[in-house]
Amino acid sequence: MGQLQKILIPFLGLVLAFWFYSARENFKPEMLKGKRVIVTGASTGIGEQMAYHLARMGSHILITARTEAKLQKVVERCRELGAASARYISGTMEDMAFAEHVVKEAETSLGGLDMLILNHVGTSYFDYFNGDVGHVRKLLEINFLSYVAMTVSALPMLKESEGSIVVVSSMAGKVGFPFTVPYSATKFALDGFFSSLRQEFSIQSVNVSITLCILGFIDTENAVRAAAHRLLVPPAPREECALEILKGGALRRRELYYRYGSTRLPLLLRDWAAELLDYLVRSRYRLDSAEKN
Ligand SMILES: NC(=O)C1=CN([C@@H]2O[C@H](COP(=O)(O)OP(=O)(O)OC[C@H]3O[C@@H](n4cnc5c(N)ncnc54)[C@H](OP(=O)(O)O)[C@@H]3O)[C@@H](O)[C@H]2O)C=CC1
Ligand SMILES: CC(C)CCC[C@@H](C)[C@H]1CC[C@H]2[C@@H]3C(=O)C=C4C[C@@H](O)CC[C@]4(C)[C@H]3CC[C@]12C
Repeated sequence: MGQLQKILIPFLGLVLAFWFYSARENFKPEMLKGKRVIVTGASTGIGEQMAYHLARMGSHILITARTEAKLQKVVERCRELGAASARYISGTMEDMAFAEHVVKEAETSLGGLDMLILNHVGTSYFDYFNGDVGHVRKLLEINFLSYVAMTVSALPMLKESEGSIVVVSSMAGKVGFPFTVPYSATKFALDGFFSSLRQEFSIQSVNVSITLCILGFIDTENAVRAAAHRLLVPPAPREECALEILKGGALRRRELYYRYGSTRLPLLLRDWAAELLDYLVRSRYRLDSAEKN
């Protein structure tokens, strides 16, 4: 019996490991070659890096943000890097008609859409909640409602292509962090909307994947400027983050965690030891310097 167990248990382990890994498809850059992709908020930061990765993979890219001069430069670089095509539209996501217009542009200029990457965020502050209700409303429009509007307009094309929606969210959309009150509200809203919609797609056999991306602190210029001096957490590289988001979308994952150690692992505490997680989060903040401001 002892001998049998010595052989059987490792054997079962091997079978399970093989089954688990073989069931998970690996990412290949060819998966995104020739695909028609919209990336919002692509004039800087993670969105800009996603555009460059997509260009190297040979996708058709449509990018958007407000600042035309920056978008022009990103599009030029995408062409140099090998994009199948690259174009931009500038405008603000405060305006739902503009959000819908971007999707229409994909229809007229690309003839359809394979991936909608919702990544833009409006400017907020990294500080104690100041009670400005108007700001919360505006941020909800930019960070949440425009995502809904674009999804609704893009759905017919995405159903046709059996495509993907990639929603860039944050640890602040899963856990309460200090200094991100309005922002966090918009990111929690995304989880509610898109997780619920995913369930309906499953019931209705709509073959459009929804990937919710849960990111920790990333080294984009805006984030570092706003928050680095108040955090004891080092930011992760935006290039790698951008690639992981694209991999998650291409593989039609339900959620993506980047980086794993600072997102997935702390979240394991959330349901069982919420007070402990809250305490650990606060311990990663430089609260004295925050209070001096
Ligand atoms: N960096 C981080 O630490 C983290 C980031 N994330 C998420 O990653 C995503 C990207 O973040 P990051 O790269 O840091 O952001 P950036 O601040 O670098 O980029 C934001 C983008 O959104 C655009 N944008 C801002 N306001 C508007 C508007 N009103 N209408 C249309 N576009 C607008 C900006 O361009 P322009 O100003 O030209 O309009 C820019 O292209 C966001 O969803 C963010 O929540 C999540 C966790 C951590
Ligand atoms: C202690 C841990 C379990 C992990 C800590 C991770 C913390 C520090 C991470 C998780 C989510 C991050 C915020 C974010 O999502 C987006 C932005 C917008 C940007 O313009 C300004 C910075 C800001 C507020 C990030 C600040 C750092 C946060 C709170």
